[in-house]
Amino acid sequence: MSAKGSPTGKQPTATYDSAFLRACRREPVPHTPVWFMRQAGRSLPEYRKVREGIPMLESCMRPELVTEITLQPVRRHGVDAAIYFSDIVVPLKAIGVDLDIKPGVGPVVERPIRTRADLAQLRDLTPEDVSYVTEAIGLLTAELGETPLIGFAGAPFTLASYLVEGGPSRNHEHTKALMYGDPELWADLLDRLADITSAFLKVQIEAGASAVQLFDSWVGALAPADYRRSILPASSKVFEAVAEYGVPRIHFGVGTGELLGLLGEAGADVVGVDWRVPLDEAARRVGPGKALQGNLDPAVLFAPREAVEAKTQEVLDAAAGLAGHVFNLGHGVLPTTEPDALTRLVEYVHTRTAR
Ligand SMILES: Cc1c2[nH]c(c1CCC(=O)O)Cc1[nH]c(c(CCC(=O)O)c1C)Cc1[nH]c(c(CCC(=O)O)c1C)Cc1[nH]c(c(C)c1CCC(=O)O)C2
Repeated sequence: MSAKGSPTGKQPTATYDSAFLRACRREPVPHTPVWFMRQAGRSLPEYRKVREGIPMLESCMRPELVTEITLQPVRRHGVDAAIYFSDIVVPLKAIGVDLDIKPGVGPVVERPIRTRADLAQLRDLTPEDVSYVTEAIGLLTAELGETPLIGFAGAPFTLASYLVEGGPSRNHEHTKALMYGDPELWADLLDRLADITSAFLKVQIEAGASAVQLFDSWVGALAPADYRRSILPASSKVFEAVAEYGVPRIHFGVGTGELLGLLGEAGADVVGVDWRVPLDEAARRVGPGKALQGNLDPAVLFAPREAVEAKTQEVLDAAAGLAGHVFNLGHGVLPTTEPDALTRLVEYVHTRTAR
């Protein structure tokens, strides 16, 4: 395997030495690197234009379109990393799960998974199922030059939540009913999702992704003891499965203040933090040896420029003592965010942290 944490292989040396990858490895950086979750998407007029009339899932399967959309925020904002344009449900769609992404709603699953028989909907993912991903990443890495590409996948719990609920959910009641009511079926479901997720991340790394992020967006709905018992084994399996490549592994969830230590323990190199816990406190909770990513509240970008700068400076001050900090929002860019506010934010962080 070529990319095993060495500056050679698929990854050009300049990419390996980029501020983003150096920060993930907790090495000294020329400036704090910045990227934004959901940096590609509805906040950008150029995104809305190229997506016109093309359903979300279809857009994820067109390599040229994926390449263009992924590059848009890199060109416009000068962020330090690109994130592959896709969605967490793409690998599920690719193995034949009957689902769609409804505009303004999110992923909707035709036949929710609630019994052992329903598990038959989930077969293993092969690289051929997602050949468009390999193709798109080939195009992308050629265009990106030294800017690293982040691959991603949904974590077993967050994927299970969509599959069991049948769509977005506030309380995750069916998901928790299954988790508490049939621990064996639950473990089998998460294990199967861990294998699908691992295979999907491997495809992206093999194609040239320089880092991966596992999105466990909704896992903050769980208490630590339940996380440890019912989620951690599956998420650990995913991190373990991609360990051999040596690319940084980022782990992120929303509302995970009480879970930060466990998110690291699951096997992440970088722990993503939402805006509810300051980064110095997050570092104490995560413990030594891990980089942190975050954590400006995405809603702050709707405030006047001076307020954005003051809140950004608070994040930078809290991160000042950390060996590895990747600046990001505490969750995804909100669709009505003013794009210029994001460009200014990148400039501010770069300027203020230039070493
Ligand atoms: C929970 C989750 C989903 N998808 C994703 C997550 C984890 C990240 C998070 O916590 O936000 C991951 C995701 N989805 C998308 C990306 C793009 C890459 C990037 O960050 O720039 C990423 C990283 C594109 C998308 N995924 C989706 C859109 C919007 C659809 C569109 O533009 O038409 C985009 C750009 C659809 C989607 N897909 C999902 C939701 C909640 C939605 C939004 C529904 C809506 O408000 O319309 C499920």
